[in-house]
Amino acid sequence: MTTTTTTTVRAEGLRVRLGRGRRARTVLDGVDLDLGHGVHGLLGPNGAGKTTLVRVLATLVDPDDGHLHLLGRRPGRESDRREVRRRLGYLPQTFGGYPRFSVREFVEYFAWLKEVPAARAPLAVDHALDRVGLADRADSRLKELSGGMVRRVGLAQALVNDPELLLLDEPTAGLDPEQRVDFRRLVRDLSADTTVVLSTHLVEDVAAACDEVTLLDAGRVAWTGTPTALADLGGDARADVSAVEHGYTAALRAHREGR
Ligand SMILES: Nc1ncnc2c1ncn2[C@@H]1O[C@H](COP(=O)(O)OP(=O)(O)OP(=O)(O)O)[C@@H](O)[C@H]1O
Repeated sequence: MTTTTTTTVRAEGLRVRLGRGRRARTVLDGVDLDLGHGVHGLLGPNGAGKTTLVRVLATLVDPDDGHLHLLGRRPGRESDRREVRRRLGYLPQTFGGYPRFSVREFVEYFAWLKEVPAARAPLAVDHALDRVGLADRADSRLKELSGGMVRRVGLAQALVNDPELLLLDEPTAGLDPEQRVDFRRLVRDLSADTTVVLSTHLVEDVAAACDEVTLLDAGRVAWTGTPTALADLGGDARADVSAVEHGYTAALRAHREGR
């Protein structure tokens, strides 16, 4: 049975340590989240913990401490985790190892992994390729595609099961400016009935595509609010790129001074 909740992601006190022995370090240090429909930007400097947090939400990293609910389920429980995986889509920062797959084969493979019923899979694959504008490249091999196209194939696999929770890790990296604009538009369209979590270090992504921002710094939530509120922190009421950039710097500084 599918549980309907307005909150798709609820996390309390998430703590993750990575590495072993003397190299072990706390990468997430008590993260709280409460995310519903819309596009949520995870913004932060290099090493802030964005990728690790997205991997926790994708059920690929188990938190060492804290509580996590995804889609009304607890992914720490094996039975819930399987259901959550069926209902989420994840675009990792990098993926490879499939150069000889055709675009269609790659997306079909993920449809199978996500247990899309076989009878529905061909249509689901066509629909996903259509959404990312790759219907006419379905038979191309991945190794024949440009970097931007490969990212769109990655998005197609993330969409093939019509996810209720869509996790995008640095999705605009490697895209040219026109593709970035198209990509953000697509993300906005998707967010009507999906919770999208978009990790990025580009404030332009946040200003253009996100309803809410969570700013991470050194494994902690430094600030949450709308892009406009972030721009306000920078002393400017417009949510344009430079205003959000100023707000970003101001929020990080305030967080670090308050620590
Ligand atoms: N397996 C690991 N063992 C030890 N430390 C790790 C491991 N994976 C990541 N880290 C460290 O955790 C911190 C957070 O990494 P993470 O990739 O989550 O950050 P990020 O915000 O996505 O960074 P970026 O913007 O550079 O991609 C970094 O300091 C990184 O070096």
